[in-house]
Amino acid sequence: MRVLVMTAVAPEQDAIRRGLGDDPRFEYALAGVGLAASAVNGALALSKAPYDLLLIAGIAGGFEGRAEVGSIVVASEIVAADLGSELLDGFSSLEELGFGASRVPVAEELARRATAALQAAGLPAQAGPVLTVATATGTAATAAALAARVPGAAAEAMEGFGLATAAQRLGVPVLEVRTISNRVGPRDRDAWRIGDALQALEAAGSVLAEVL
Ligand SMILES: O=C(O)c1cccc(C(=O)CC[C@H]2O[C@@H](n3cnc4c(=O)[nH]cnc43)[C@H](O)[C@@H]2O)c1
Repeated sequence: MRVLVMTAVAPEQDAIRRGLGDDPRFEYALAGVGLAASAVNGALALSKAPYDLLLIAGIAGGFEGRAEVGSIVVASEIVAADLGSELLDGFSSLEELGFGASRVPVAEELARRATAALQAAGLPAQAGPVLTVATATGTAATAAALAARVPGAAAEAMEGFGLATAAQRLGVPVLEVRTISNRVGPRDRDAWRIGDALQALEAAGSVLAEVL
């Protein structure tokens, strides 16, 4: 299986690469931060070779009660959670507005096997929707609104939907694996445990190398 591994930034790439090991099946590219950069860079990178899988990896915020700091989330679906229109009393998604899709499916069976293998290895892993947002959540009110909008929301990050949209357009299956550096909610950058999340990403990579 020829796998393109994309992360937003280089420290995430270094971590997942350490885990996946020196294996020619895995190739790497940077997405940049956010939807626009990741969609463009994803399309460019995926166009260079016939890949069997796009593995989106990186750190993320975890929703309270769903994904604790240091744990691993395997996306069950990738949801552009703030793509739509704010209403006076809520939110309309792209689907509800009639403008297209705000969700990209993942390679379901592979996601199931990856979650099971991570758990079997004793790692704190769970499956759930991974949200893509344009603005990292910074208040309890936004965290609650997103959790209500996407039942079971496990994590939020900023690149999944852009990368997955490029992959879907090019017919490449997608897996998104995130490790949790911080809680989704009131912004407290000093509380982010980036080192722990990068270590978890490395550990996840060493298990994923056996699954992919
Ligand atoms: O400062 C560092 O050493 C460092 C190392 C690795 C990654 C970073 C980042 O800041 C990556 C930004 C990236 O992280 C995702 N992320 C993480 N937490 C959240 C969140 O609560 N809400 C949204 N996104 C989050 C996101 O995908 C960013 O691209 C720094």
